[in-house]
Amino acid sequence: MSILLRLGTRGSPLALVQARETRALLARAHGIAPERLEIRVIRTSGDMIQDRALSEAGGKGLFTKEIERALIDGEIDLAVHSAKDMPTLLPDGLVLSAFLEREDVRDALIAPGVASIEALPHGAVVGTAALRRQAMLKRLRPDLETMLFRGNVETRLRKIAEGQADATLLAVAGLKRLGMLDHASAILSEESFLPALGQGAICIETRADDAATNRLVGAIDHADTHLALRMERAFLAVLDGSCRTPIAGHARIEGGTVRFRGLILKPDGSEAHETARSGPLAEAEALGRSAGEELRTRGGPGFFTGT
Ligand SMILES: NCc1[nH]cc(CCC(=O)O)c1CC(=O)O
Repeated sequence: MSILLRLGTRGSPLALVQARETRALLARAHGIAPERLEIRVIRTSGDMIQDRALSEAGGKGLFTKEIERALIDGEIDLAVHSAKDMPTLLPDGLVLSAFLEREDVRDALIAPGVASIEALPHGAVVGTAALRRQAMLKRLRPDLETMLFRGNVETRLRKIAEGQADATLLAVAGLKRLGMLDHASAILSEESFLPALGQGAICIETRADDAATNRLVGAIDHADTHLALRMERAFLAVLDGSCRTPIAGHARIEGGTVRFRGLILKPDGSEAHETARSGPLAEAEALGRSAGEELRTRGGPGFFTGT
């Protein structure tokens, strides 16, 4: 049976689940055998860095660069990514052509027997690699210590089981997809712990001029998720000058209205600025940008230099 499309993905267990989900949706939408959709694993520089925070090693593009290279070179027809890991600027000629229906956007606390951030013992050590999580934890609990926690979801869960830290935070979406949500000791409300832009969403990247692939992929696009992600990415693009800035935000569609909250913080949680927007769907991207501009102004020049 001939291969119809080649799907590129990272090789982590979560990335593979996401690639298989994309393959299943495409096969069903077009009534084709899943074997005609080939999954190709591509190793990225992000997968090889274990000892430094990603923000220090070069930021988000680390998980996407090699996959985008394969897409540009025609070795694959589409790339499946976690939207959260996607830089706001894509290489020339590539587009995010579809977003799958979003999973839960919230973060989970993994701390055996502890049901909330408030209930963590004084001075507890929380392992995380995300600046946003570190800053939000410090904001809520300045007494907490944070330590760098790298590796995939399984690795981080193992580190907690071994007692390398008292707690960690992981996206509910990833835990659910891996069938590991039972490791969560609490699910943090969106109100108290605003998620990362793009969290819980899978996006599909293709070549802009590949009309055949774009038509096939268009069939599995989820309109509400797509619009919410366009808004979140417009917000992020305004603020993204430094990937050392903790940024959080979430857009949701309710009927004909889009509602957005966005937040920037200093890495130590000592300062935070939050804003909200709501309006008609047609204005989603413009509202996202205006929210970003407001926070950029309120943060002021010193905010984004890492001081
Ligand atoms: N940065 C790694 C990453 N990228 C996407 C997810 C989870 C799945 C998602 O948010 O869609 C994770 C792990 C985590 O933050 O728990």
